Amino acid sequence: MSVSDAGRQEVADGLSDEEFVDALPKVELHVHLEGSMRPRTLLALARRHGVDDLPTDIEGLTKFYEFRDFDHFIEVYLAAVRVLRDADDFAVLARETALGLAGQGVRYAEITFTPFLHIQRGIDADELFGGIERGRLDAERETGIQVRWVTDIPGLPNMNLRPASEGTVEFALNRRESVIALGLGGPEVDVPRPQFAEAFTVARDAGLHRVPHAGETTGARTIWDALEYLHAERIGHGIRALDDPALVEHLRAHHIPLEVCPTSNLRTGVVADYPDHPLPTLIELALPVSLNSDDPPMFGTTLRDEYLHALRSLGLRRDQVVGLAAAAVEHSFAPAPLKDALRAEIAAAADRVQAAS
Ligand SMILES: O=c1[nH]cnc2c1ncn2[C@@H]1O[C@H](CO)[C@@H](O)[C@H]1O
Repeated sequence: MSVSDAGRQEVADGLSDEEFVDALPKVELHVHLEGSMRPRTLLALARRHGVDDLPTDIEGLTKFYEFRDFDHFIEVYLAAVRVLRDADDFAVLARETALGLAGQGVRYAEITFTPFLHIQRGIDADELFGGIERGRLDAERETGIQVRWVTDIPGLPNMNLRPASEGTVEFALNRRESVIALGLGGPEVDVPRPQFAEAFTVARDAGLHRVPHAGETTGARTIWDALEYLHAERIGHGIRALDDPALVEHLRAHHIPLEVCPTSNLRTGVVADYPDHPLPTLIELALPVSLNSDDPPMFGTTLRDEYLHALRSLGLRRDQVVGLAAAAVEHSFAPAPLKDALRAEIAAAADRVQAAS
């Protein structure tokens, strides 16, 4: 369907796209905690902690978040996380992130954070985790949103990756009360995946889920590696799967979901524009996909905006968008009773939306 068809559908339904999206209960599976920092919070923390090499107003920050390419994005990301110093900072970050999601109708979120980046800067692991747990539980009390954590290994080419891997796994294994999965982030170029095999095998054997990034900036080979060496159960991004029909078939047959983040791909320059984004093709090929926001304030987006873009910029039909919301529930690692409740809630919302047409 073209964008103008989507516009006509809006009139026929009697529900605007915004009303439709807002009525949909949502699950977020691919969002970074540090990359969710509100611009105002970043500015305040930079001031409080005397980090004086970052922009000092919203306008400057907006410019700072214009990325030349993926590597530039990572550079900016690493500069921004330095404003996080103590337990209170992490508590504020976690609470604001979860409340922001809850305000968009998100009931359950698996949020990724990168403990090793902070531990390496001298922040105590318990202080960091105590902070984000406080934020998580405050947000849950205030809104009912359920959050679980994914800890990702920062796969940076200039980092000693053995301590980064071991430190991340150890952090996760000691905090199973709310950490449910191991991830792997950062650049794919020049960071071969097999070197992380041991960390992911330890995670698997201990019962942690595995959700590495792969196929965001490099091709199908990296996704195959994530499956073969990292025991991936879901793939972060994975949009380059389309390079290889055998991989498409494998992902479909083994039901390996992709966590797709369209605006992120545009803003890091791995996809040129919305009409070039592969999400509609992935859906047509019946691959399991969900819709996610990645680093929303850095990319000038929100999960709500991603759902609106799915309709307006990617030309998906409303039933397909309901399908994306339902898929995120299925692909999540939420406990079975919560999954059942979310399935029922999405089905009821889909009925209401239909009744309004
Ligand atoms: O879209 C993304 N792809 C890869 N890594 C990302 C993305 N967004 C945030 N990070 C973060 O970049 C850091 C450096 O390795 C990691 O902390 C990772 O979580």
